[in-house]
Amino acid sequence: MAVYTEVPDGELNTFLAQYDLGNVVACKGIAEGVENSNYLLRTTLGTYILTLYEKRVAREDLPFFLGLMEHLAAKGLSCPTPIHARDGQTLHELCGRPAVIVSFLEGMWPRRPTERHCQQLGAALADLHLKGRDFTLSRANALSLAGWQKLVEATKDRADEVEPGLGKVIVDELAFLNAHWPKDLEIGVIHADLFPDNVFFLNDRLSGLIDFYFACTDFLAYDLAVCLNAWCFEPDHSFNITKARLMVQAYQSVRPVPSVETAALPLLCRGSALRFLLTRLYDWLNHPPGAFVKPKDPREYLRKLRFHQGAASAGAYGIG
Ligand SMILES: Nc1ncnc2c1ncn2[C@@H]1O[C@H](COP(=O)(O)OP(=O)(O)O)[C@@H](O)[C@H]1O
Ligand SMILES: N[C@@H](CCOP(=O)(O)O)C(=O)O
Repeated sequence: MAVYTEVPDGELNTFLAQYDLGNVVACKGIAEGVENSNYLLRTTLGTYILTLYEKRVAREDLPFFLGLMEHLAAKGLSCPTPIHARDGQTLHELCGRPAVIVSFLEGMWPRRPTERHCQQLGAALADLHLKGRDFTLSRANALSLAGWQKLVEATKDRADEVEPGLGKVIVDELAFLNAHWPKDLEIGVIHADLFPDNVFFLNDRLSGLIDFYFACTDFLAYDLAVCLNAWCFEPDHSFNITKARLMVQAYQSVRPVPSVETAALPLLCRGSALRFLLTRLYDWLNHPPGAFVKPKDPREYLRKLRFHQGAASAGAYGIG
Protein backbone atom coordinates (compact mmCIF):
# COMPACT_ATOMS: atom_id res chain seq x y z
CA MET A 1 0.00 0.00 0.00
CA ALA A 2 1.69 3.19 -1.09
CA VAL A 3 -0.02 5.83 0.97
CA TYR A 4 2.52 6.89 3.55
CA THR A 5 1.03 10.33 4.23
CA GLU A 6 -2.69 10.74 4.98
CA VAL A 7 -4.08 14.04 3.73
CA PRO A 8 -6.85 15.61 5.88
CA ASP A 9 -9.76 17.17 3.92
CA GLY A 10 -9.04 20.71 5.12
CA GLU A 11 -5.42 20.60 3.94
CA LEU A 12 -6.45 19.11 0.60
CA ASN A 13 -9.01 21.89 0.00
CA THR A 14 -6.45 24.59 0.85
CA PHE A 15 -3.91 22.92 -1.44
CA LEU A 16 -6.34 22.61 -4.34
CA ALA A 17 -7.44 26.24 -3.95
CA GLN A 18 -4.04 27.20 -5.43
CA TYR A 19 -5.12 25.64 -8.78
CA ASP A 20 -7.83 26.28 -11.34
CA LEU A 21 -9.04 22.69 -11.09
CA GLY A 22 -12.46 23.17 -9.46
CA ASN A 23 -13.45 21.56 -6.16
CA VAL A 24 -12.70 18.13 -4.71
CA VAL A 25 -15.25 15.44 -5.54
CA ALA A 26 -13.19 12.47 -4.25
CA CYS A 27 -9.63 11.69 -3.28
CA LYS A 28 -8.67 8.03 -2.84
CA GLY A 29 -5.31 6.54 -1.90
CA ILE A 30 -3.77 4.26 -4.57
CA ALA A 31 -2.51 0.95 -3.22
CA GLU A 32 0.10 0.33 -5.96
CA GLY A 33 3.58 1.81 -6.09
CA VAL A 34 6.33 1.78 -3.51
CA GLU A 35 8.16 5.11 -3.42
CA ASN A 36 5.62 7.90 -2.97
CA SER A 37 2.08 8.53 -1.72
CA ASN A 38 -0.33 8.63 -4.66
CA TYR A 39 -4.00 9.65 -4.66
CA LEU A 40 -6.60 9.48 -7.40
CA LEU A 41 -8.08 12.98 -7.24
CA ARG A 42 -11.44 13.75 -8.81
CA THR A 43 -12.51 17.36 -9.01
CA THR A 44 -15.49 19.10 -10.58
CA LEU A 45 -13.26 19.65 -13.65
CA GLY A 46 -11.53 16.29 -14.16
CA THR A 47 -9.46 13.40 -12.83
CA TYR A 48 -5.84 13.80 -11.72
CA ILE A 49 -3.09 12.11 -9.72
CA LEU A 50 -1.91 13.80 -6.53
CA THR A 51 1.61 12.73 -5.53
CA LEU A 52 3.35 13.49 -2.25
CA TYR A 53 7.06 12.75 -2.46
CA GLU A 54 8.38 10.63 0.37
CA LYS A 55 11.93 10.36 1.67
CA ARG A 56 13.59 8.47 -1.19
CA VAL A 57 13.01 11.13 -3.82
CA ALA A 58 15.54 13.92 -3.27
CA ARG A 59 13.97 17.35 -3.41
CA GLU A 60 16.78 18.71 -5.58
CA ASP A 61 15.95 16.12 -8.27
CA LEU A 62 12.29 17.16 -8.57
CA PRO A 63 12.84 19.98 -11.13
CA PHE A 64 14.52 17.39 -13.41
CA PHE A 65 11.71 14.83 -13.08
CA LEU A 66 8.87 17.34 -13.38
CA GLY A 67 10.57 19.30 -16.18
CA LEU A 68 11.19 16.06 -18.07
CA MET A 69 7.56 14.90 -17.88
CA GLU A 70 6.38 18.33 -19.01
CA HIS A 71 8.91 18.35 -21.88
CA LEU A 72 7.99 14.85 -23.10
CA ALA A 73 4.23 15.43 -22.80
CA ALA A 74 4.57 18.71 -24.73
CA LYS A 75 6.31 16.74 -27.51
CA GLY A 76 3.40 14.31 -27.70
CA LEU A 77 4.66 11.40 -25.57
CA SER A 78 1.81 9.98 -23.52
CA CYS A 79 3.04 10.53 -19.96
CA PRO A 80 1.78 12.45 -16.93
CA THR A 81 2.23 16.18 -17.20
CA PRO A 82 2.50 18.32 -14.04
CA ILE A 83 -0.31 20.85 -13.62
CA HIS A 84 0.64 24.48 -13.00
CA ALA A 85 -0.99 26.32 -10.12
CA ARG A 86 -2.00 29.97 -10.49
CA ASP A 87 1.48 31.05 -9.27
CA GLY A 88 2.93 29.34 -12.37
CA GLN A 89 4.66 26.62 -10.31
CA THR A 90 4.06 22.87 -10.45
CA LEU A 91 5.74 21.95 -7.16
CA HIS A 92 4.08 22.89 -3.85
CA GLU A 93 3.89 21.57 -0.31
CA LEU A 94 1.19 19.42 1.31
CA CYS A 95 1.31 17.85 4.79
CA GLY A 96 4.99 18.79 5.02
CA ARG A 97 5.89 16.97 1.81
CA PRO A 98 6.71 18.27 -1.67
CA ALA A 99 3.58 17.61 -3.72
CA VAL A 100 2.31 17.86 -7.30
CA ILE A 101 -0.84 17.23 -9.28
CA VAL A 102 -0.26 15.48 -12.61
CA SER A 103 -2.58 14.53 -15.45
CA PHE A 104 -4.32 11.14 -15.24
CA LEU A 105 -3.51 8.49 -17.89
CA GLU A 106 -6.07 5.91 -18.97
CA GLY A 107 -5.02 2.27 -19.13
CA MET A 108 -3.82 -0.72 -17.11
CA TRP A 109 -0.37 -2.21 -16.81
CA PRO A 110 0.01 -5.72 -18.26
CA ARG A 111 0.14 -8.48 -15.63
CA ARG A 112 1.37 -10.96 -18.28
CA PRO A 113 3.36 -9.11 -20.95
CA THR A 114 2.90 -10.58 -24.43
CA GLU A 115 5.01 -10.34 -27.59
CA ARG A 116 2.77 -7.48 -28.78
CA HIS A 117 3.32 -5.59 -25.54
CA CYS A 118 7.11 -6.03 -25.84
CA GLN A 119 7.04 -4.81 -29.43
CA GLN A 120 5.06 -1.67 -28.58
CA LEU A 121 7.25 -1.04 -25.56
CA GLY A 122 10.37 -1.09 -27.77
CA ALA A 123 8.95 1.57 -30.09
CA ALA A 124 7.75 3.74 -27.17
CA LEU A 125 11.17 3.56 -25.50
CA ALA A 126 12.93 4.76 -28.66
CA ASP A 127 10.33 7.53 -29.02
CA LEU A 128 11.07 8.64 -25.44
CA HIS A 129 14.80 8.71 -26.24
CA LEU A 130 14.29 10.83 -29.36
CA LYS A 131 11.87 13.23 -27.66
CA GLY A 132 14.24 13.60 -24.72
CA ARG A 133 17.16 14.65 -26.95
CA ASP A 134 16.55 18.38 -26.62
CA PHE A 135 15.67 18.37 -22.91
CA THR A 136 18.16 20.79 -21.43
CA LEU A 137 18.48 19.54 -17.83
CA SER A 138 20.63 16.57 -16.90
CA ARG A 139 20.90 14.26 -13.91
CA ALA A 140 23.69 11.75 -13.35
CA ASN A 141 22.52 8.16 -12.84
CA ALA A 142 22.86 7.66 -9.08
CA LEU A 143 22.38 3.92 -9.65
CA SER A 144 25.33 3.26 -11.96
CA LEU A 145 28.84 2.02 -11.04
CA ALA A 146 29.47 4.40 -8.10
CA GLY A 147 25.99 3.78 -6.69
CA TRP A 148 26.39 0.01 -7.09
CA GLN A 149 29.69 0.24 -5.19
CA LYS A 150 27.90 1.85 -2.20
CA LEU A 151 25.16 -0.80 -2.32
CA VAL A 152 27.69 -3.64 -2.49
CA GLU A 153 29.47 -2.21 0.58
CA ALA A 154 26.14 -1.91 2.40
CA THR A 155 24.93 -5.46 1.62
CA LYS A 156 27.84 -7.84 0.98
CA ASP A 157 28.34 -8.95 4.60
CA ARG A 158 24.72 -10.05 4.98
CA ALA A 159 23.96 -11.06 1.39
CA ASP A 160 24.47 -14.78 2.12
CA GLU A 161 21.42 -14.62 4.44
CA VAL A 162 19.39 -14.33 1.22
CA GLU A 163 21.31 -16.85 -0.91
CA PRO A 164 24.53 -18.72 0.00
CA GLY A 165 27.46 -17.26 -1.97
CA LEU A 166 25.61 -14.09 -2.97
CA GLY A 167 28.11 -11.79 -1.23
CA LYS A 168 30.95 -13.06 -3.45
CA VAL A 169 28.75 -12.89 -6.57
CA ILE A 170 28.01 -9.17 -6.14
CA VAL A 171 31.61 -8.27 -5.25
CA ASP A 172 33.00 -10.17 -8.27
CA GLU A 173 30.34 -8.86 -10.65
CA LEU A 174 30.98 -5.26 -9.66
CA ALA A 175 34.73 -5.76 -10.22
CA PHE A 176 34.00 -7.20 -13.67
CA LEU A 177 31.67 -4.36 -14.62
CA ASN A 178 34.10 -1.73 -13.35
CA ALA A 179 36.75 -3.19 -15.67
CA HIS A 180 34.51 -3.55 -18.74
CA TRP A 181 31.76 -0.89 -18.54
CA PRO A 182 31.46 0.97 -21.88
CA LYS A 183 32.57 4.59 -22.12
CA ASP A 184 31.56 5.81 -25.54
CA LEU A 185 27.91 4.96 -26.20
CA GLU A 186 25.29 7.63 -26.96
CA ILE A 187 24.07 9.37 -23.82
CA GLY A 188 20.68 10.98 -23.30
CA VAL A 189 17.62 11.03 -21.10
CA ILE A 190 16.58 7.52 -20.00
CA HIS A 191 13.62 6.32 -17.95
CA ALA A 192 15.75 3.70 -16.14
CA ASP A 193 12.80 1.84 -14.54
CA LEU A 194 10.43 1.03 -17.41
CA PHE A 195 9.00 -2.14 -15.88
CA PRO A 196 5.55 -3.45 -16.93
CA ASP A 197 3.95 -1.72 -13.90
CA ASN A 198 5.05 1.62 -15.34
CA VAL A 199 3.53 1.09 -18.81
CA PHE A 200 -0.21 1.34 -19.48
CA PHE A 201 -2.18 -0.36 -22.26
CA LEU A 202 -5.74 0.30 -23.35
CA ASN A 203 -7.42 -2.24 -25.67
CA ASP A 204 -3.97 -3.80 -26.17
CA ARG A 205 -2.45 -0.52 -27.42
CA LEU A 206 0.24 1.19 -25.38
CA SER A 207 -1.48 4.21 -23.82
CA GLY A 208 1.16 5.78 -21.59
CA LEU A 209 4.37 5.67 -19.57
CA ILE A 210 4.52 6.68 -15.90
CA ASP A 211 6.90 6.91 -12.92
CA PHE A 212 9.84 9.00 -14.11
CA TYR A 213 11.44 9.13 -10.65
CA PHE A 214 14.56 7.17 -11.62
CA ALA A 215 14.98 9.04 -14.93
CA CYS A 216 18.49 10.30 -15.51
CA THR A 217 21.16 10.93 -18.14
CA ASP A 218 22.94 7.75 -19.17
CA PHE A 219 23.56 5.39 -22.11
CA LEU A 220 20.37 5.08 -24.19
CA ALA A 221 21.11 1.40 -24.74
CA TYR A 222 21.18 0.86 -20.96
CA ASP A 223 17.44 1.66 -20.94
CA LEU A 224 16.91 -1.08 -23.51
CA ALA A 225 18.85 -3.47 -21.26
CA VAL A 226 16.58 -2.56 -18.30
CA CYS A 227 13.55 -3.39 -20.47
CA LEU A 228 15.01 -6.68 -21.78
CA ASN A 229 15.41 -7.76 -18.16
CA ALA A 230 12.03 -6.54 -16.99
CA TRP A 231 9.90 -7.75 -19.93
CA CYS A 232 11.53 -10.74 -21.63
CA PHE A 233 11.91 -13.33 -18.86
CA GLU A 234 9.06 -15.78 -18.39
CA PRO A 235 7.58 -16.87 -15.02
CA ASP A 236 9.62 -20.12 -15.35
CA HIS A 237 12.76 -17.85 -15.52
CA SER A 238 13.56 -18.67 -19.15
CA PHE A 239 14.58 -15.84 -21.48
CA ASN A 240 12.09 -15.30 -24.34
CA ILE A 241 14.22 -14.57 -27.41
CA THR A 242 11.17 -13.79 -29.55
CA LYS A 243 10.04 -11.05 -27.17
CA ALA A 244 13.58 -9.64 -27.07
CA ARG A 245 13.92 -9.64 -30.86
CA LEU A 246 10.53 -7.96 -31.34
CA MET A 247 11.33 -5.34 -28.71
CA VAL A 248 14.72 -4.49 -30.18
CA GLN A 249 13.47 -4.49 -33.78
CA ALA A 250 10.62 -2.13 -32.86
CA TYR A 251 13.09 0.09 -31.02
CA GLN A 252 15.37 0.07 -34.09
CA SER A 253 12.51 1.07 -36.37
CA VAL A 254 12.25 4.36 -34.46
CA ARG A 255 15.87 4.90 -33.42
CA PRO A 256 18.47 2.91 -35.37
CA VAL A 257 20.86 1.26 -32.92
CA PRO A 258 24.55 1.52 -33.86
CA SER A 259 26.36 -1.83 -33.89
CA VAL A 260 28.53 -0.69 -30.97
CA GLU A 261 25.36 -0.46 -28.85
CA THR A 262 24.05 -3.86 -29.97
CA ALA A 263 27.41 -5.41 -29.14
CA ALA A 264 27.32 -3.83 -25.67
CA LEU A 265 23.82 -5.14 -24.81
CA PRO A 266 24.96 -8.32 -22.97
CA LEU A 267 27.22 -6.21 -20.75
CA LEU A 268 24.54 -3.57 -20.20
CA CYS A 269 22.08 -6.34 -19.28
CA ARG A 270 24.56 -7.57 -16.67
CA GLY A 271 24.80 -4.05 -15.25
CA SER A 272 21.04 -3.62 -15.20
CA ALA A 273 20.60 -7.03 -13.53
CA LEU A 274 23.15 -6.10 -10.84
CA ARG A 275 21.43 -2.72 -10.31
CA PHE A 276 18.02 -4.29 -9.51
CA LEU A 277 19.59 -7.17 -7.61
CA LEU A 278 21.37 -4.67 -5.35
CA THR A 279 18.47 -2.31 -4.68
CA ARG A 280 16.17 -5.26 -3.98
CA LEU A 281 18.80 -6.89 -1.77
CA TYR A 282 19.26 -3.65 0.19
CA ASP A 283 15.48 -3.29 0.67
CA TRP A 284 15.16 -6.98 1.61
CA LEU A 285 17.83 -6.67 4.31
CA ASN A 286 16.65 -3.30 5.62
CA HIS A 287 12.85 -3.26 5.54
CA PRO A 288 11.34 -2.77 8.98
CA PRO A 289 9.43 -5.80 10.34
CA GLY A 290 5.70 -5.33 9.68
CA ALA A 291 6.25 -2.70 6.94
CA PHE A 292 3.27 -2.65 4.60
CA VAL A 293 5.30 -2.56 1.37
CA LYS A 294 6.59 -6.08 0.69
CA PRO A 295 10.15 -5.99 -0.67
CA LYS A 296 10.67 -7.53 -4.11
CA ASP A 297 12.67 -10.76 -4.35
CA PRO A 298 16.38 -10.09 -5.11
CA ARG A 299 16.87 -13.70 -6.28
CA GLU A 300 14.81 -13.03 -9.40
CA TYR A 301 17.59 -10.69 -10.51
CA LEU A 302 20.34 -13.07 -9.41
CA ARG A 303 18.90 -15.59 -11.91
CA LYS A 304 18.79 -12.95 -14.63
CA LEU A 305 22.37 -11.94 -13.88
CA ARG A 306 23.48 -15.58 -14.20
CA PHE A 307 21.75 -15.83 -17.58
CA HIS A 308 23.61 -12.75 -18.85
CA GLN A 309 26.94 -13.95 -17.44
CA GLY A 310 26.54 -16.99 -19.69
CA ALA A 311 25.64 -15.01 -22.82
CA ALA A 312 28.65 -14.63 -25.09
CA SER A 313 27.16 -12.07 -27.48
CA ALA A 314 23.98 -10.29 -28.56
CA GLY A 315 23.22 -13.42 -30.63
CA ALA A 316 22.16 -15.14 -27.38
CA TYR A 317 19.30 -12.62 -27.23
CA GLY A 318 18.23 -13.16 -30.83
CA ILE A 319 19.71 -9.77 -31.67
CA GLY A 320 22.48 -8.66 -34.01
N1 LIG B 1 -0.52 9.70 -14.23
C1 LIG B 1 -1.13 8.60 -13.80
N2 LIG B 1 -2.31 8.20 -14.36
C2 LIG B 1 -2.97 7.11 -13.90
N3 LIG B 1 -2.56 6.37 -12.88
C3 LIG B 1 -1.39 6.71 -12.27
C4 LIG B 1 -0.62 7.82 -12.70
N4 LIG B 1 0.47 7.92 -11.92
C5 LIG B 1 0.39 6.91 -11.04
N5 LIG B 1 -0.72 6.17 -11.24
C6 LIG B 1 -1.18 5.01 -10.43
O1 LIG B 1 -0.42 4.98 -9.24
C7 LIG B 1 0.33 3.76 -9.14
C8 LIG B 1 1.69 4.03 -8.51
O2 LIG B 1 2.40 4.99 -9.29
P1 LIG B 1 3.99 4.99 -9.36
O3 LIG B 1 4.41 6.27 -10.01
O4 LIG B 1 4.48 3.71 -9.95
O5 LIG B 1 4.34 5.04 -7.81
P2 LIG B 1 5.74 4.90 -7.08
O6 LIG B 1 6.65 5.95 -7.68
O7 LIG B 1 5.40 5.13 -5.66
O8 LIG B 1 6.25 3.50 -7.36
C9 LIG B 1 0.39 3.24 -10.56
O9 LIG B 1 0.53 1.85 -10.64
C10 LIG B 1 -0.96 3.69 -11.12
O10 LIG B 1 -1.97 2.80 -10.71
N1 LIG C 1 11.16 -1.55 -10.58
C1 LIG C 1 11.92 -1.75 -9.38
C2 LIG C 1 11.28 -1.17 -8.15
C3 LIG C 1 10.82 0.28 -8.30
O1 LIG C 1 9.43 0.29 -8.15
P1 LIG C 1 8.46 1.32 -8.93
O2 LIG C 1 7.08 1.00 -8.41
O3 LIG C 1 8.94 2.70 -8.56
O4 LIG C 1 8.60 1.02 -10.41
C4 LIG C 1 12.15 -3.26 -9.13
O5 LIG C 1 11.38 -4.05 -9.70
O6 LIG C 1 13.04 -3.62 -8.36
